Parts: sequence; C-alpha cells; structure tokens
Amino acid sequence: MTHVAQGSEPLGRRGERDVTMAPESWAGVGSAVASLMFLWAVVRPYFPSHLHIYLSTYTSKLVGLVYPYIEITFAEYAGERLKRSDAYIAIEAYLGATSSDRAKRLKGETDRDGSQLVLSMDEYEEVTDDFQGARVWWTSSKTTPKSHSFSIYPAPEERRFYRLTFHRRHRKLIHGSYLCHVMEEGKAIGVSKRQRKLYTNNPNYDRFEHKQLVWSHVPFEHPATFDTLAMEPDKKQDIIQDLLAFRESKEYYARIGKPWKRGYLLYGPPGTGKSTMISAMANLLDYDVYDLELTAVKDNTALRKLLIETTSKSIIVIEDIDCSLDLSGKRKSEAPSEGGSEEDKKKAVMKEDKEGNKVTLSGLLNFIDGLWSACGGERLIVFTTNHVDKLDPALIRRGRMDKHIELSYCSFEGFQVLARNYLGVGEHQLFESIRRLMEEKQITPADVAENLMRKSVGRAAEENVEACLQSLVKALKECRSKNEEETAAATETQEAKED
Ligand SMILES: Nc1ncnc2c1ncn2[C@@H]1O[C@H](COP(=O)(O)OP(=O)(O)OP(=O)(O)O)[C@@H](O)[C@H]1O
Ligand SMILES: [Mg+2]
Repeated sequence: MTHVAQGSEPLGRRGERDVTMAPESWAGVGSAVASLMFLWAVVRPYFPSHLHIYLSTYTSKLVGLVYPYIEITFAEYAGERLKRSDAYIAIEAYLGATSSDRAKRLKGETDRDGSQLVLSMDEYEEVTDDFQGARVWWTSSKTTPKSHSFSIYPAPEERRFYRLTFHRRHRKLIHGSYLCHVMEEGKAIGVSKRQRKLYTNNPNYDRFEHKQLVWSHVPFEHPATFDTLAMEPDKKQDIIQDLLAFRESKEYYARIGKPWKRGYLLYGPPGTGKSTMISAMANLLDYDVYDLELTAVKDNTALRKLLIETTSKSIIVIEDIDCSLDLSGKRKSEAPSEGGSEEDKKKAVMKEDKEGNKVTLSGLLNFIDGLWSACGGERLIVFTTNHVDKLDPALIRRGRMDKHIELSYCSFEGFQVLARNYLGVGEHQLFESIRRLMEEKQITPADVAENLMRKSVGRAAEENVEACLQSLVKALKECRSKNEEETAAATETQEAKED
C-alpha cells in the first residue's frame, strides 16, 4: 500500500501501522547537528592532533544517534551511462503503478514507442509505502552537474534518481524482502504494460561505415489467435496446454537442471498456417517475436551476437530453415541472381568462402545448445519448413526441437472454424457437400480462407455467405484429390533420386 506523505500532518499520525517519525521531521535536529559539525571544523586546528580521531568518531556517532534513518539511492544510469539501470526502471514502474492514484504531482510521458502514456512520480515528489508493518519513504529527485566554463559541447544531462529512506530498525526487512518485492512487482508491471515487439535483423552502419547486424523492431500487432486458427480441436488443445505449461515451469526447469527453453518445429505445405501459428503463440503467451533472417547473417559469430541480444519472454523464429541453410554444412549462396551465369555463381561462392561469410549447421547447433544453457530463460525457438524430410536429423532431434507439429491440409473441422470466423455461420445446407468434398480433396486453409473472404461490400449477409460457400465448393472440385497428390509426391521423390 502506498500513501502520499502529508508533510503538514502531526508526528505519529503519518501511518496507521508504523508511527515512525518522518525523516524530514528531523530537519531541525539535522541542521543543529550540521551547525555542530561546522563549529567542529572551525575549532579543529586548535585541538591537539591526537584528539582529532576521538572527536571525529564521536561526532559521527552523535549524528548516527540523532538521525536514525538509512538512505539508499538508485541512479537512472549506473556506470557507463549507456543503458538505464534495471533497478531504476523497475522502481519507476512500481511507484508509477502504486502511487498514481495518490500522488499529487505526476508526470506523463509516452513510452519509447510513443504508443502509450506512462505516468510516473514527478521530480521532488515523495510517497510512502508500507510493507509488513514498516514504513518507507520514496523520493524522486535529480541533480544537474554544474559546468563552470564555457564549452561548445552540450551541457551535461540531468541525473535522475530515486531515494529510499527507512528507519534503521527495519534494515533487515528492507534489505531482505522489501527490495526483492519492489523489483519483482516492478518488473511484472513493466512486462504487463509493455508494447510487444516484432524484431528483425537488419544491417546497420556505425560511424566508421562498418556494417553491423542489429535488431530493429516494430510493434507486434498480429491479430491471429488459437481461436482463429483452423486445426483439429484436440491437436490445438494439446499445443495450447504445452505452451501454457512451459510458461509456468520456471521452477520445474530449475529442478530438473535444464535451461528454461523449448524448441518447436512447424512443418507442412505452404499456406497451412505455420506463420499464423507463431503469431497465435506469441499472443497466447504475451511474448515478443524475433524473426531471424539467417541469409542476412554474415557468420557464426554474428549469429551468436544477435542471439545473445534477445531478451527473455520471446519467440525466436527461423522460417524456412531448409532454404536458409545448406544442410551439408555450408550456407547457400545468396548473391547470384537467378539468371546469372555459372561463372558468376562460382565467383560469388568463392568470394563468400574467402570472407568466411557463412553460417554453418554446426554453428546453428552450437547456438541452440550453447545459448540454451548460457543465457536467461523463457525463450521458445521455432523453425518452420515445407520439407521436413530434407532437414538434418541432428537439427530436429528432441532436446533441440522438442515438439514437432505438422500443419496440413484443411479438415472439415478446420473449415468450420474458418466459416465461423469469416462468415459468422455454424451451419449451412452446403456444409454437407463441403464435408464430402473435403474427405477426398486436398485444399490448404489459406485457399479456404481466400474463398471465404467477403465478395462485395453492398451484399446482404446471407447472399454473401451463399456466394462464398459456392465459390469454395467450386474451388474444391478443381483441387487435386488425395490419391492424385500422393502419386505426384511419389513421382517427385523418384525424379529427385534419379537426378
Ligand atoms: N490453419 C489456418 N487457420 C487460419 N488461417 C489460416 C491457416 N492457414 C493459413 N491461413 C490463412 O492463410 C494465410 C497464409 O498462411 P500462413 O502464412 O500462416 O501459411 P504458412 O504455412 O506459413 O505458409 P508458407 O509455408 O508459405 O510460409 C494466412 O494469412 C491465414 O489467413
Ligand atoms: Mg510462413
């Protein structure tokens, strides 16, 4: 519970449980002590030097006796000032959430993406907080380093900090439990309020024109959920349970001595919902997404650097893994164009090899195993592919890719989900013929979805439903039947072998 300190209230009425005298009420005593210390500094040279040490010790003891408070300062930028301190960010979130309905002076700022308004305590505002019967005081403040000389460089920035003040008899409680409580609550509030992000790896140039690969991000706003995903209900439920169990398993992973990570392999023909499922996973778990474009990564070192920068509560995605990596151990060359001559292609490969420009299968495996065990947890890694049979078994063995999920052609149950989402209907006279057609034909959920899209704006709802379902029936009739599909697949495999 947080209360705003009311400076004018009489002593002892500032809290219901802890009637500790507020620190600023000691201001009079403090200034008396300060005057004493000043006096001591003036008269000190007239005392024999062997007495200095005794008098200094007794002066600090006296200050300790009359001012029983301890203060801890949390600066916004610690050390090199490159990154905001995690402690400061957590305290800001904690105080922003708990004090916003009581503090008299708040400041409103947009978050880093400019998408949300964030309230926090204004400068020099004070709030109190009660914890297990102890009362503490939080103040937000800032210092502006003074620049005495004229300079062409910009003035040094203000340094903001929070100060926590508490009575020394609560020292153990504050150090032991209260600070942990503030950090945990603050981090949880930060996570729940954050705008989720979709990160992609893009080349960036530093001031020496060196190419660097960094993550850049946009807000993640994909609307797909498991409700809108066409899939057999049992299979869907199994995946949801698996994901939710993973999210709640921090202690479990610690107990069995495994890093808190899980690998998913999504495979199936194009348009069966692999990418859509990744968005549904991120929305279910409230995770960020790192979409890793492997062909843009220079080598294994760059790959490691990128992956170490990912944060927890995230899904790292490598789409079409079979196309991004040559599974014999070398990455496929990305440079030569389709129409380039054999000579050009050879040159490009040689250039790539000379520059050590490759991400190898072993590099990727090392990353999965190494990063899995080295960095903080709560990460999913998801690979997608259209050709699971082309993947190296080492890449997808359990422990690396723990759960293999096949996304396949649309079943009648899948169609029902789409019909409900796209048309708002659970039944229709055409459903029976669609069910029969779906038993013998193969159609992807993407094709079903395309046929169920609204055909024209002006039409009445029933007319639209009829038109969409008719168009689906027509499309189904034109699709290859399951038998034809199997024969075609067998011929393709045979041809590939002969080549
Ligand atoms: N199972 C599904 N449920 C709901 N919609 C789907 C499903 N599968 C595909 N779709 C629809 O089809 C579109 C394409 O699907 P998606 O991009 O997820 O396919 P994919 O399996 O990732 O294909 P690719 O292998 O070509 O990357 C999506 O925008 C979505 O609207
Ligand atoms: Mg996809």
